Amino acid sequence: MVVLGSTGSIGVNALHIAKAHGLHVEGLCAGRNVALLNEQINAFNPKFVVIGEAALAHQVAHPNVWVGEEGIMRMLEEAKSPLVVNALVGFLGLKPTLKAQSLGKKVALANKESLVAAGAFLDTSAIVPIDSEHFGLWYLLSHRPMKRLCITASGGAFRDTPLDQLPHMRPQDALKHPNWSMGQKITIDSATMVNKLFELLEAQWLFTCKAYDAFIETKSIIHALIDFEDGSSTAHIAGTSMQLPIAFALLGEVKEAVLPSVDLTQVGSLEFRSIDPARYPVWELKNALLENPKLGAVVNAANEAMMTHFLEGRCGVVQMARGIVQAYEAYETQEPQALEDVFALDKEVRAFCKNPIF
Ligand SMILES: NC(=O)C1=CN([C@@H]2O[C@H](COP(=O)(O)OP(=O)(O)OC[C@H]3O[C@@H](n4cnc5c(N)ncnc54)[C@H](OP(=O)(O)O)[C@@H]3O)[C@@H](O)[C@H]2O)C=CC1
Ligand SMILES: CC(=O)[C@@H](O)[C@H](O)COP(=O)(O)O
Ligand SMILES: [Mn+2]
Repeated sequence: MVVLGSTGSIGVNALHIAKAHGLHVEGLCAGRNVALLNEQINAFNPKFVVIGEAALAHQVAHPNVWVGEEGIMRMLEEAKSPLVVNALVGFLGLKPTLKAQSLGKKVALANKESLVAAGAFLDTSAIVPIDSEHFGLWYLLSHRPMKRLCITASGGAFRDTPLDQLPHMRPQDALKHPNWSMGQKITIDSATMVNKLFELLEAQWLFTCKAYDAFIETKSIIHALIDFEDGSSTAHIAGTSMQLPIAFALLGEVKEAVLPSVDLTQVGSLEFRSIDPARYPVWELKNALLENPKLGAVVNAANEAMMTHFLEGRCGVVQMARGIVQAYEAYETQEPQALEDVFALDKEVRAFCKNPIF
C-alpha cells in the first residue's frame, strides 16, 4: 500500500497495523517531519518517498525522493499497490484521492475533506472510510429497515466552557480534546462541531438512509447508532483508538483482537446531550447542508480559511464559526455542478474569508 500523511496521527496508526500484519508499504509521503519519515523509511524500506516541503528533501534518507503535489501524483502513478491510505489533512488531500481513483486504486480515506468538498464527484464504492463513526455505522448496517443513522460527538474542548468565556478561548484551549488524541486541525474541528457536520455529510455520501443526525456522548465510547423502523436501536461501542477502524480498512476483515473490549461496568454512567447551536454556531447549517451536500465545498473552504485566522490570532473561536456561517450564506446558491467548480469555489470562498467582517 501507499500511505499519504504517514507522519500524522492516522498515518502512524496505519503503519502500526501494517507492521503488525506484515503489509507491504510501497510508498510513504510526509509534510515536514523528516525525523519521523526517516524512521519510517528505515522500518518499511519503501520504494517511493514524497516530502511536502522541497527545502527538506535533501534530509530525507532515501535515494529517490519526490516533492509536493507533483511528487504525490508521480508516486501514485508509479506505485503498483492497489490500496492508497489517504491520511493527508485538509483540501490538499482531494487531488490525491481523485488521482488514486482515476488509476483504479481503492482509497482507505481518512481525509474526510475529500468527501466533504467533492463527495458528488467521487466513486464512493471504491472508498473505505477511516473514521470511527463511519466504521461504527458500517459495523451496524443491517438488512432490517433503517430509520435513522446517528453518530456521536464528544462535544470537544469547549463543551463545558461557560458560554460567556467562549470568545476568550485560544488555539491552545481548543487543542485540549476530552477523549481523542488527534492532529491539530481535526481537534479544532471537534471543538467547533465542524467535524460532526463534516461527518454527517460523509455518512450521507457513504450510506443510504432516510435521516442522519448526531448528538453528544461525552465519553466517546458509543461511536454510532442505528434507529430501525421497528423501534429498536443498536449502538457501536469500542475504545477510543483508531487502530480498529484502520485495521478493518486495511485488512477488509479482522478476526483477532485489535483492542480490548470496553468494560461497561468500569465505564459506569454515560451522558448524552443534544448539540446546541448557541455553543456551536455552525450547527445552524446542519439541515441546509444535508439538503445541499455539494455546498460542503463552501463550508470546507471557509473552515480552513477561518481556522488560519484563529491559529494566527486574528479572530476568536466564536468569530471563526460566524465566518463559516457567513460564507455559507454568501455562497448558498453556488452549488458546484462539476469538479472544476469545486476548485473554483474553494478559491472564491477563501478569498471571501480573507478579510471577514464580524
Ligand atoms: N486523527 C484521527 O484520529 C482522525 C483523523 N481523521 C482525518 O484524517 C486526516 C488526517 O488527520 P490527522 O492524522 O489527525 O492529521 P495530522 O495533522 O496528525 O497529520 C497530517 C499528515 O499530513 C501530512 N501533511 C500535511 N501537509 C502536507 C503536505 N503539504 N504535503 C504532504 N504531506 C502533508 C503531515 O505531515 P507532517 O506531519 O510530516 O508535516 C501528516 O503526515 C484528516 O482529514 C482528519 O480529519 C479522521 C478520523 C480520525
Ligand atoms: C476519532 C474520530 O473519528 C474523530 O473524528 C472523533 O470523532 C473526533 O471527536 P469529536 O466527536 O469530538 O468530533
Ligand atoms: Mn470521527
